[in-house]
Amino acid sequence: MATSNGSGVAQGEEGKTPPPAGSIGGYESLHRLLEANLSPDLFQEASRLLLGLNCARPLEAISLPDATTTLAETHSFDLQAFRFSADKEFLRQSRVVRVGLIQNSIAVPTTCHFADQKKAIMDKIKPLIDAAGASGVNIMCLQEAWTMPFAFCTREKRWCEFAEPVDGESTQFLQELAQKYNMVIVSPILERDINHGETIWNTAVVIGNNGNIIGIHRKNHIPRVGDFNESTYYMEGNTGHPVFETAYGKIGVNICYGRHHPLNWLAFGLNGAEIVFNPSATVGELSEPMWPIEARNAAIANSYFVGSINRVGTEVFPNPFTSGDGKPQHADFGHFYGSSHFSAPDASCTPSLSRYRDGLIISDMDLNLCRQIKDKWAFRMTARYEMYASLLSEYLKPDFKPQVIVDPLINKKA
Ligand SMILES: NC(=O)NCCC(=O)O
Repeated sequence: MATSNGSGVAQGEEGKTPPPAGSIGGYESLHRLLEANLSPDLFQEASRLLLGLNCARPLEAISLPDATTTLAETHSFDLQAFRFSADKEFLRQSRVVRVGLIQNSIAVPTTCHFADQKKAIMDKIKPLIDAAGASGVNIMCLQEAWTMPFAFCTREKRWCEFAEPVDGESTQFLQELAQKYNMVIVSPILERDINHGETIWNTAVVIGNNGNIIGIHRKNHIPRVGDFNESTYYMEGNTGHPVFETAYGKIGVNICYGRHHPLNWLAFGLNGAEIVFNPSATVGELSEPMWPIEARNAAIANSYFVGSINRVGTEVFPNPFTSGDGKPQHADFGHFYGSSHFSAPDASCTPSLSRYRDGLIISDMDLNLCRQIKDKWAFRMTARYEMYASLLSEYLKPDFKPQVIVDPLINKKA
């Protein structure tokens, strides 16, 4: 990997320093654990099975400018970069875009003044955005509710103070950077909708490469699982499944828990998305086995690229809370396991960023791959949407009866 500053070497072996919290026995990620412990041949085979092949080859790592690698070293964030290729076409030029995902922990304790918390996060991610800018990233996405700790576990309403209007402080901060780097930036925030009674939403603001606000998308599916008490704060979104046609491609944003809903992914695909971002905040115990599967499956099923982002670290809150599961009260959400990565329509995917450090993952992707895969697998043509449309419209009726055919001999003894 040409651009990784993670050594891949386990720390804390032989009773020395303990491994970093959130690491896998000292390793940044499963990929790096395998790389360090398998022979090169076996590692290649394991990678082929885990990451797939792109145009019949292992995914290529790419190198980034010195300005970017220096920022990663100075600010100690994980940095990885890859290239998804597509076949050459006779009648269309390649459509290569460079896309970046940023994952980060909060910057100061949750007991600090709210203004200081927000400012510290902005200061912390600025070098990561600068690193993306220095690498010529065209489209960049941040993590869910990036301006704040993920305080929705607490059910305390005071965290609503972090909500901002769409054109608020964080958007203005990013508009400048979008313009400076000629970059589209997707900014998932807690939104305060001033024109509608100051209601709160979980919203992604899409900022164009000229620094303009192209539009917003509000999270469609609100979790009711574990400590994810988000329904205490905001309602299901009312913006549908917009696809934003940007200077670099058509993008959609499926915010966090929406990734468990295949129809949510489908809807962005039906509206023509070529890249769908999944900015998230999720913890190991709850969802880690699902994480590498759901986004990758969505990329395959919908013939588009997916960029998955998850925050990192353990956020401890001032007052303990309970989860309604009989377990003792606690003051943290658990470990947000990072592991941001890209998935491609041809079933290939990148390795993941660190499980515990801030990080920037960059990938070049030839968007021609989306149509090439549609032509190859014909999922759109074979989808039988009319069959499902009719089932769904029946299902929504109060007198719906599931189509179950009962074995008339079900109770007959053998
Ligand atoms: N932020 C959020 O929706 N998290 C829910 C948990 C999950 O989907 O893994």
